[in-house]
Amino acid sequence: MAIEFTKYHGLGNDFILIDNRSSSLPIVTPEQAIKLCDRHFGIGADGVIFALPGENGTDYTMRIFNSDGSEPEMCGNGIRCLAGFLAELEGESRNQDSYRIHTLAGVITPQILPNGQVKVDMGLPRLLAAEIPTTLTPAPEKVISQPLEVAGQTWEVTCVSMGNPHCITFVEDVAAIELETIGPKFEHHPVFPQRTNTEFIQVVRRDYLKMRVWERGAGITLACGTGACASLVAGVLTGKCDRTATVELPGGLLQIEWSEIDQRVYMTGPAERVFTGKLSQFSSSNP
Ligand SMILES: N[C@@H](CCC[C@H](N)C(=O)O)C(=O)O
Repeated sequence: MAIEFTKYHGLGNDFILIDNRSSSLPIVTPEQAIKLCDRHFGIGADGVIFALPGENGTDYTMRIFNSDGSEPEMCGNGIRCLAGFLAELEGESRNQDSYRIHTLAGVITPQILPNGQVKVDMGLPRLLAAEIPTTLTPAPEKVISQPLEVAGQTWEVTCVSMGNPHCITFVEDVAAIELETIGPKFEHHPVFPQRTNTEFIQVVRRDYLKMRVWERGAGITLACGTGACASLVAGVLTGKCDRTATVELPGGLLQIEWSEIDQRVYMTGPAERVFTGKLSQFSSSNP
């Protein structure tokens, strides 16, 4: 059986998108996803995203496998790409510019703007230790500016869940961080029972942050949407930034707002289609 795919990226955070609307189970296994994401022996991507039928009254369901085959609850750049992919799949019959998407992090709503950018209602940030989850602070406390020993150094970290876990550290200079060495040590630190995404943030101005990220299950990526949202929330909680800011990532810029009105986080950024292809002689997990 041949499986068609479309490659998209959001600021260089790249994904293989698969039309999975005729089945409620992903047609690719986590093991197959690892192979497809391989940049030398596969297509190359940070993850594989499936467009599945909606659940609980939503328009569609998104599931995603990281490049290591693990399944995260949410992906910010990925859901913008999914919105572009769904618009493409619906073609002439498309009668809406926003979609209610069921994810493991709840219902998330991306909206395609007239300029082609996608604005996403990312929902409410979760701040309690048990919601991250982390054992760093006893539940039900929030984890704000807490010391954490990693690689023989004490880091001051703030933890935020956007459905998936994020551990944020504010630093003087993001370029000086040895991400490849320190990233995995944060990801696998015993205080994070479900591992963690790790963001290093340099506050350039109260409305402009520079970010580098080590993603759980994917390593260094050029951008992380949930990470940018979590970092802005961490910046507000620690008094370092405004509720609306531009986040500069190696792959480009995201606009993030933590609304004072509804307390939800909004993310705006691009979703770019790269190419389509066909996986021939591919044995589907769910024929
Ligand atoms: N790149 C994503 C996040 C993808 C999931 C992450 N690796 C995890 O395991 O939580 C984004 O843009 O949010």
